[in-house]
Amino acid sequence: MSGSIELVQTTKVYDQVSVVDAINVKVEKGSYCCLLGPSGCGKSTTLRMIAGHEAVTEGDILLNDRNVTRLTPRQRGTAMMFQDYALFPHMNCLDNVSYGLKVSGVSKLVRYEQANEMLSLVNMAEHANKFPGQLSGGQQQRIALARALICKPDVVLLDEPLSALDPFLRIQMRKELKQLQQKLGLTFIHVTHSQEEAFALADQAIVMSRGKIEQVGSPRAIFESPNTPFVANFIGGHNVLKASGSLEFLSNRVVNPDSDDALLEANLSFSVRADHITTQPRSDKDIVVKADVISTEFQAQFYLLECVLEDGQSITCYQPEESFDVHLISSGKSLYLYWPQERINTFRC
Ligand SMILES: Nc1ncnc2c1ncn2[C@@H]1O[C@H](COP(=O)(O)OP(=O)(O)OP(=O)(O)O)[C@@H](O)[C@H]1O
Repeated sequence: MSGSIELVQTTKVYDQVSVVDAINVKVEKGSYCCLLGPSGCGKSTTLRMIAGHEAVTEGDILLNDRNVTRLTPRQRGTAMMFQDYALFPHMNCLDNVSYGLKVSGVSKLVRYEQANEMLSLVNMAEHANKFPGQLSGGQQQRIALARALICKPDVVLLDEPLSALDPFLRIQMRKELKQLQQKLGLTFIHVTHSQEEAFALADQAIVMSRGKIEQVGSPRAIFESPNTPFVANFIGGHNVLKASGSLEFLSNRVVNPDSDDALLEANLSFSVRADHITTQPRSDKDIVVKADVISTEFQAQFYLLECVLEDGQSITCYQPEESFDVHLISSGKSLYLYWPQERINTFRC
């Protein structure tokens, strides 16, 4: 069975500091949720509180609307997969995977039968008798996952599960994680500091900073319209600019007539995606601003241009590879940058 998780004013205080500060969020059952944020923002502490490995200082944790805040990890219906996999080195794969059933008193025959099923599920059946030291990083991860799944959890909690793998394997394994989650229909909550990983996997991403939630939504919704300057900077691909100096002419402009809060106030920040800025106008209604090129970087399908406005604000944009002309665009040259007014994102918080 799959489970929903709800955090209600959930708080963790260490040494009088709230490292998780009264957060409220609901993760729907059967969804793939990624907890995303920079190092030290409180993601692992949040995950450990959901798992029951860390006591909650204040607030509650609900699993399928049942308050599990004071229950032990085994009473909750969650299973955790650790960053270093935490496999027992002296046990073979079959014993590692069946360990959770052994401590629950399940007979050897039954637990081996179920462990073999789990090993087949993660494509590791032929490695049942091997020890962790004889496995690759990706194989160890599959065993750790099988071990987490064997107790039929409602929610699977994964703490940086891909961080020990090389970049190629990381991409391979993240596909496998997603496929498995979809096949089993379980709720997965996955901690990562990688925006790329979260965006590739998540139905719902939760962006955290300094113990608080900055934004919750689908990766696409977050990328389309980041709520705060922090989110825009952290997810990348966005310019955070001020409607002052070189962009003073934008202040007090209504940037999106369909929205009430879309007046661009003087001196306040806004964001515009790097891929929405061009070096050629697409319409005579485009915003236009003069900039100096600081550097250009070839990134296969496009060039990344780093520029500076006359007032010193930095701005980046992508130039399609086929239209990049090194004689016109190189460091030290001046050019005009354009973007449609409706592409301006005003921050909600
Ligand atoms: N046992 C502890 N005692 C005191 N402070 C702690 C303890 N565990 C974590 N912290 C602090 O709580 C804050 C949040 O830590 P946490 O591990 O949740 O962050 P994180 O976002 O998962 O970071 P990372 O990506 O580096 O693992 C950090 O400032 C950390 O130093």
